[in-house]
Amino acid sequence: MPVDTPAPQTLSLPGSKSLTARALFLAAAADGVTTLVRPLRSDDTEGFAEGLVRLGYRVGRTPDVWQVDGRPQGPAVAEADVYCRDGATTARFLPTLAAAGHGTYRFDASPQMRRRPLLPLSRALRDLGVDLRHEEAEGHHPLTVRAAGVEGGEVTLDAGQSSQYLTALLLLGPLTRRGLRIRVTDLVSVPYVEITLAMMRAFGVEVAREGDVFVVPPGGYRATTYAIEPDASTASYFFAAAAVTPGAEVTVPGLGTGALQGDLGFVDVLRRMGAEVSVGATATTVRGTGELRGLTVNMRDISDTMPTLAAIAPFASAPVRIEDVANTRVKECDRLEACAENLRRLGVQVATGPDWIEIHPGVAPSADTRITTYGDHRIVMSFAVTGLRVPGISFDDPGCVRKTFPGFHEAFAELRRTIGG
Ligand SMILES: O=C(O)C1=C[C@@H](OP(=O)(O)O)[C@@H](O)[C@H](O)C1
Ligand SMILES: C=C(OP(=O)(O)O)C(=O)O
Repeated sequence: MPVDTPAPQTLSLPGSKSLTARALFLAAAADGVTTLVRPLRSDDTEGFAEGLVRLGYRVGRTPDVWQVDGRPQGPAVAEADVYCRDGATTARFLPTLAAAGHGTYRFDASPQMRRRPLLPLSRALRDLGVDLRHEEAEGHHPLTVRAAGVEGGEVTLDAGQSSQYLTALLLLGPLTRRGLRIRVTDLVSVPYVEITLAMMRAFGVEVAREGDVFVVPPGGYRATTYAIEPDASTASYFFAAAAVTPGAEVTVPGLGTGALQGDLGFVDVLRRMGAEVSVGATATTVRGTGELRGLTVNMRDISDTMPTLAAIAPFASAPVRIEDVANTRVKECDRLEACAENLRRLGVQVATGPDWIEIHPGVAPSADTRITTYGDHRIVMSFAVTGLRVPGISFDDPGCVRKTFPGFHEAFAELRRTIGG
């Protein structure tokens, strides 16, 4: 424990990317005007909103409140060219929304997003009668949807690579004429599907479960006013910062026991490692105790926080093994290899397998270490936490945090000033 215990910090963090993307889809599809309170303003969500505008939706944006005029009949234009930037939610949800309308809609994305897959979703949409064509590589952007509405019925989906395929189909269900029965053969990131179901409920739609089948009724969505929670994946960097700093205490209001986001479960990992954690009704607090134990943890449900854990793992007293995270290889970059490569640069002993990473205690950094980010916001934000304990860390592309948190570096520097490091 340092002589001067740092003052407890209460942080106001930006809104959830996942909730903002879903809220924009639901608002666009609903009957009436929806008001979103405290949406995330970042490259992903601005890109989603711009995409809606290209499809002819009216989206009014002030800093804290966005309003969307819903169009249950689909896009207001017969043709559109939409650029989805780096956002997988944008690139997978918007073509699905467009499929329910009438017109010809082309979707492209950044080189990073072009590399990421969506074939299982494309196949499911085609099975439902949607004319969807990939222009270059099968299962990748760019793609064109020639939309003529969706009749609905039963479809089978493998969501073992990304739950976003299932979320897209669930969101589409109420816009089809007969509703959807989605039979799911495999599924990762289950808590994101729970977010989808809870938010559909807030917009007036109840999805039923019959074993592996999700039953989505037709009938459309009802507009509402929806407040977006702070982003729990973003919070993981600040909680991890507290966990690696003896005596530091970080509280994030707006993320409590009723939070929708599974990534808040990252604090349970920190608790198992030795941090003091309290999840209250309306806020979560993590306090660094000076103890950080190693562990083996399955992160299939919360894989966006895998890099956060990997980046603090060398400070644990025993190895940290993270399992069941194969799909982190098809995110903004191959996150298992990016984490391993950057940890090795810091002198850490690391091994990886198809779906796991094992990190040994101890760092042996040279004077300065430049982290290779691969344009991945989470690599930057995670290794910024490592930087609390290892001097001289810099990034080849620090600005890529704009994807989910443009103000990250300022917010993290402020925390660093107050907790030390
Ligand atoms: O639905 C969502 O909002 C998300 C689902 C997760 O993706 P996968 O289902 O591909 O793991 C997560 O990694 C991503 O950041 C956001
Ligand atoms: C994987 C991520 O984003 P997405 O899949 O929404 O692009 C992420 O934010 O870590």
